Formats: sequence, structure tokens, C-alpha cells
Amino acid sequence: MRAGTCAWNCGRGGSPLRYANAERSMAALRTLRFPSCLAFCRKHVNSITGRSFAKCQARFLSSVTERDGLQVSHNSNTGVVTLSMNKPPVNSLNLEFLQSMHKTLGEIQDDQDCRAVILTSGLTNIFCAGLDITEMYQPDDKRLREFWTSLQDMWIRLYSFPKTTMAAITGHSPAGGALLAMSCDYRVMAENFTIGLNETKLGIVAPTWFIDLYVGILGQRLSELALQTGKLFTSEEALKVGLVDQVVPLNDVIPTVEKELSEWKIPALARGMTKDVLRRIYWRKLQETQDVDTESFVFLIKQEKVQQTLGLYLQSLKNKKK
Ligand SMILES: CCCCCC/C=C\CC(=O)SCCNC(=O)CCNC(=O)[C@H](O)C(C)(C)COP(=O)(O)OP(=O)(O)OC[C@H]1O[C@@H](n2cnc3c(N)ncnc32)[C@H](O)[C@@H]1OP(=O)(O)O
Repeated sequence: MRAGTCAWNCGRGGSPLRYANAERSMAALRTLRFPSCLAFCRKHVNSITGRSFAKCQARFLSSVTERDGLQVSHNSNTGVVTLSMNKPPVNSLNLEFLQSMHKTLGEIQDDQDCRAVILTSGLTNIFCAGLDITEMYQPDDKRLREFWTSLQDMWIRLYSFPKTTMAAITGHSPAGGALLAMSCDYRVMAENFTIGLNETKLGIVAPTWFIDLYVGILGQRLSELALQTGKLFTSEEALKVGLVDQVVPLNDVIPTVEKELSEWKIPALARGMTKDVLRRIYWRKLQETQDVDTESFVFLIKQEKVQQTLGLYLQSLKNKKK
């Protein structure tokens, strides 16, 4: 955009009004320098493009990038980044996906224009199916270690994220999927799905740092029952026990999160420091014992009994279709 002309190309400030370019030129909104032209342009955009001003504005105020199974859309009007998991069929967390999430969260953390993140899914009916079971079944030793370290790193980054994080849980969210949601500051879930730590059903054990989160949210007694039985809570049950903060119809999940975010008008430093005080004991505990945690994971996963049960569980997922 030429300095001295209206960002909307409305003609004020020197350049001629170019109706045909009006919609395109709204991209310049990001560097809006003549806010007084807004009302004028609003009128013209409506009559020129036939699209609503709000729609055009939302489109051009957002930048969307897609990479390695993640879609990142940045709304520069609100400062909210929507991080959408988009790895069919079920957003299972494999090594590469975990690395991609870790890297992307790092970039969002450094983005000065971002004040909050919505973590959601681009897939129908699934938020995240948890860890990719194929990473743990008949694994390669080196990759297994790398996989677990990537999960630890990603979790530490998400859980200690200084900006506000909200989970828009638009589908099922077992085990590692529940961990993602629980690591956010607020959770809105769609009706009629399930969430919870069901590890025992797969013959595996949720690590201490998963359990710590559960106990923090559900309390000791309920966690004992739910963890031992590998319970998956329905959305409605999850709301009752406080595992999620709101349950709404599917189409209302994102708008509800956006509304909630707009109501969190809290001074960023105070909110961020408070979160840090509450959470650092947990992520630091893992950070200080990452190697031991990895070795204990590898040891357990390689047990013959664990491998057998994982194999059967994988098979039962595949047999579902038959
Ligand atoms: C011992 C040391 C400590 C270990 C600590 C581990 C910590 C966390 C563990 C985990 O997160 S383990 C993963 C737990 N997840 C689950 O139990 C979910 C399993 N999946 C489902 O229940 C269902 O797939 C679903 C998510 C409810 C979706 O159902 P839908 O009917 O829509 O889709 P499916 O037909 O069942 O699945 C499609 C396709 O995806 C494969 N798949 C599903 N989940 C996983 C997964 N977690 N990992 C790898 N692959 C998965 C499924 O087998 C199907 O494959 P194909 O048959 O199409 O090849």
C-alpha cells in the first residue's frame, strides 16, 4: 500500500476509488492507516461486492497457513490464533505430528500479535484420538524414545503456554486427546462425544504427569475410579465432574469459545503469571525427570504383555468396520 492513501482504496488520501479492487484492497486492513475511511468503505464494499462487510472483513483480517497436519488461522482483529488439527483419519499423535505441534506452538508463542489460542480439530467427530498406537506397537527403539520425548516437549510447551489457551472440543477426545484439552485454560465441548484417560483399557498406564492433571481437575477419589476403569466420560458427564467447562451443540462450540475469550479481558501479565505460579510445579517436575520418564515409558511399552494388549486393541479398532 502506498503511504498516504486509504488502506481501503476508497479514494480518500489521493488514490482514485476503484470499485473492482475494493474487496481485494481490504487485505490492506492489517496496516490500516485511515480508520476514518471505514464507514465510507463499509457502504461501498456492500454495494460493490454484494457480500456482507463483516464477511469480507473477517476474511481479510485472517491469515491462514496449513502445514504438517495443522491449520493456523490468525485473526488480527481479535489477536486470536485458531490452531486446528487436521491429520486424518483421527488426529492421532505420531512423532512428526507432535514435532509439528511443538514447533507451531513455539511460533505462536513468539507472535507478538497473538493474545490467545483456540485449539480445535478440522476433522468430523474427532478432536484427537490420542497417541498414535502404531508408534507404540512393535516399535523401533530409537523412534520410540524420540516419540516420547516429542510428546513431553510438546506438552511442556502447551501446558506452560503464557497466552490464554482454550480447547474447542468438537469430537471424541480419549487419552492423549484428553491431555491436550486438559492442558488448555478453558474447555468447551460439543454434545454427544467422549473424553477421558482410558489407558488401562489398552493395557497401558497413564504417566504421572497425565494423572496429576486429572487429579487436579477431578480430585483424588474420582480420578482413582476413572483411571483404574479407563472411563471415557460423555460430554454431559464431563461437564458434571468439571472435566470441561461448557457443553454446547457442535455448531456452537467455536462461537462459544470466541465469546468466552472476548470476555477474558484480564491484564495479560497478571493472568500469565498467575497461570505460571499454578502450573510450573507440574511441568518443571517433568522437565527435571524427562530422561527417567522416557526410560520408564520404553521399559513398560516393551513388556510382552503390553505389546499383546496393544496389538489386540489395534485389531479391535480395525475390526470395527467389518
Ligand atoms: C505404558 C507406558 C505409558 C503409555 C502412556 C500412554 C499415554 C497415552 C496413550 C494414548 O493416547 S493411547 C491412544 C488412546 N486412544 C484411543 O483409545 C482411541 C482409539 N480410537 C477410537 O476409539 C476411535 O478410533 C475414535 C477416535 C472414537 C474414532 O472412531 P471412528 O469410528 O471415527 O474411526 P475408526 O474407524 O475407529 O478409526 C479410523 C482409523 O484410525 C485408526 N485409529 C484410531 N485411533 C487410533 C490411534 N489412537 N492410533 C492409531 N490409529 C488409530 C483406526 O485403527 C482406523 O484405522 P484403519 O482401520 O482405517 O486403518
